Amino acid sequence: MTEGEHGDPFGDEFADALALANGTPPGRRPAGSGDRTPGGAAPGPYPVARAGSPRPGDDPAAGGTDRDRPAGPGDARDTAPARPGKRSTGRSGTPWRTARDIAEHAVHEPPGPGTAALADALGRTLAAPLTALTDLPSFDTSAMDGWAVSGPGPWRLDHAADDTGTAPDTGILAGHATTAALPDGHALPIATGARIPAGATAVLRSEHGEVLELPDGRARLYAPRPVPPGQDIRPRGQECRCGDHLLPAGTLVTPAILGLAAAAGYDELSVHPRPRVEVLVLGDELLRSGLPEGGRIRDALGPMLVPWLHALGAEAAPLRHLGDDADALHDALAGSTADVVLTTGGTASGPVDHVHPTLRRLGAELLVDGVAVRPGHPMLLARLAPRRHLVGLPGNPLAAVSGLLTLAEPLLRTLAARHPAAPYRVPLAAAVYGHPHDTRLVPVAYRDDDRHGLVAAPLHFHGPAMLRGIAAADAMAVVPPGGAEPGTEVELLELPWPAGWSAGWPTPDTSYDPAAPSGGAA
Ligand SMILES: Nc1nc2c(c(=O)[nH]1)N[C@H]1C(S)=C(S)[C@@H](COP(=O)(O)OP(=O)(O)OC[C@H]3O[C@@H](n4cnc5c(N)ncnc54)[C@H](O)[C@@H]3O)O[C@H]1N2
Ligand code: MOO
Repeated sequence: MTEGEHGDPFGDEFADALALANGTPPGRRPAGSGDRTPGGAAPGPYPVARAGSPRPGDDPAAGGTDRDRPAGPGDARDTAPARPGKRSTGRSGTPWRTARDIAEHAVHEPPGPGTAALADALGRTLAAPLTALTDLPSFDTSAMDGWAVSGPGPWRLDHAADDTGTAPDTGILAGHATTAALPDGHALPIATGARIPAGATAVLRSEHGEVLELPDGRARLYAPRPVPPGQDIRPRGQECRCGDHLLPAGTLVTPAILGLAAAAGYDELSVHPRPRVEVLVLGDELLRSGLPEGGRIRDALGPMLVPWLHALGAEAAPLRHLGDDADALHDALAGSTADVVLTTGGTASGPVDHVHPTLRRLGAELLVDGVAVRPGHPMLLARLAPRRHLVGLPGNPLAAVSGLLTLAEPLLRTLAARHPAAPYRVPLAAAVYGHPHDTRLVPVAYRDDDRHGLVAAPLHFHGPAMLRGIAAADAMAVVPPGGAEPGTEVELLELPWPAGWSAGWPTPDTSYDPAAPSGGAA
């Protein structure tokens, strides 16, 4: 990929638009902001804090105001543990990695395992090793359509006398079995998957043999080349023997594993239960359908969170919209039996931000109260009761995604007994500016680059209130304090859908041409 294909994902047009939105004349960016293009990451401290001009792609709430200025000397932001009871002000917070660690270890072990029918085991974790209940294949099997032959050719061609007597002319079919042994010098038609008769030494493929009718009415089968013994026979137990260890406990059940388990004789599996999650969407301003109007906006989190939770292996109760009603929130939390309650919004200190007061009212234990991550720093994790937790996601939609990945994912992973994804790092296709102290999570799309191979292209529209970037993303890049230059390998947080989701799509910042016949760039 060339630089020109994507341009600067944090390009000046965004700076201009957002500078205007923030009341700053466009084009008057602070010193150092001009070298954000590939080859020159913005050096030094967080430019917004320096000059009051937000970075393009963010909105002004992204951290450009006084509340987000870097803390002064002596601030314990990077080392301070969670301080239960202390409200997040935007100036401190549990370090991002520590917060993930706390969430991962908030419960010591997953709930006890149970059994689930195969269809219900998908996405759950094996609680016991998968051990073959049969040999695979369970009998010597023909790998091809053709003839079962005994000894060297030519062969006298027989009709099959199968155990059902239903298909003598078609030979031995899959699912049938022969009763008679095949004598030396004889052959029988056989289908792929059929059981090899006793006495057969090989299978001759249909396209490799020639049948000649003899004057006496009998038929002979000829092969142009000798047929080695065992050819095109899958021997019993080739894949596994009964009792063989196929997969360890702790394996995530995928569609392929359901197939293997069925082949190996399972009707049900020993798996860990899915964590049960309840999602409470807070905010009087939220509409559940139609267009935004009268200062009210659509709920973007409800439709997103439930399927996302499913992808994380959780079971979600029907979504509840509670408005900004403190008593309704209290009653919902007091009455919930879910392993995890996710709230959206209400985590900050506005007049109707009821999450903290309600947690105090319930006597909940705050394990994480604010995280040093952008966006999403007001996120929180609380223990409502032993083994029942609440993750408070900030209301801004990308901040909520950040909270989901930072706190909910590790907690649900432990509850579901899933293993963490293998950490992987990919070079950045372009510079990403950094916060001076906090980690940033930035949506990226995978691209193929001539020099680096797979690269992560940072996406526009990564402001805390925006979902356009994450909707086009393959992953979230973990950008360390201070930012990262092009080519820097950054850790990526996987999204729970296939990597390469966007592969082959037009580059997200490719301009959309509504006049094109397809309705846009193909
Ligand atoms: N004085 C301070 N104010 C704020 C701070 C702060 O540190 N001090 N932090 C800011 C940050 S950062 C964020 S993020 C938000 C978090 O606010 P809340 O969690 O209390 O969320 P709300 O105020 O309810 O909503 C924020 C924003 O998001 C919109 N929203 C809420 N829910 C949804 C939804 N389901 N779908 C779409 N949009 C939603 C809501 O309308 C607001 O615009 O606080 C800052 N303030
Ligand atoms: O602005 Mo907040 O950072 O969206 O979490």
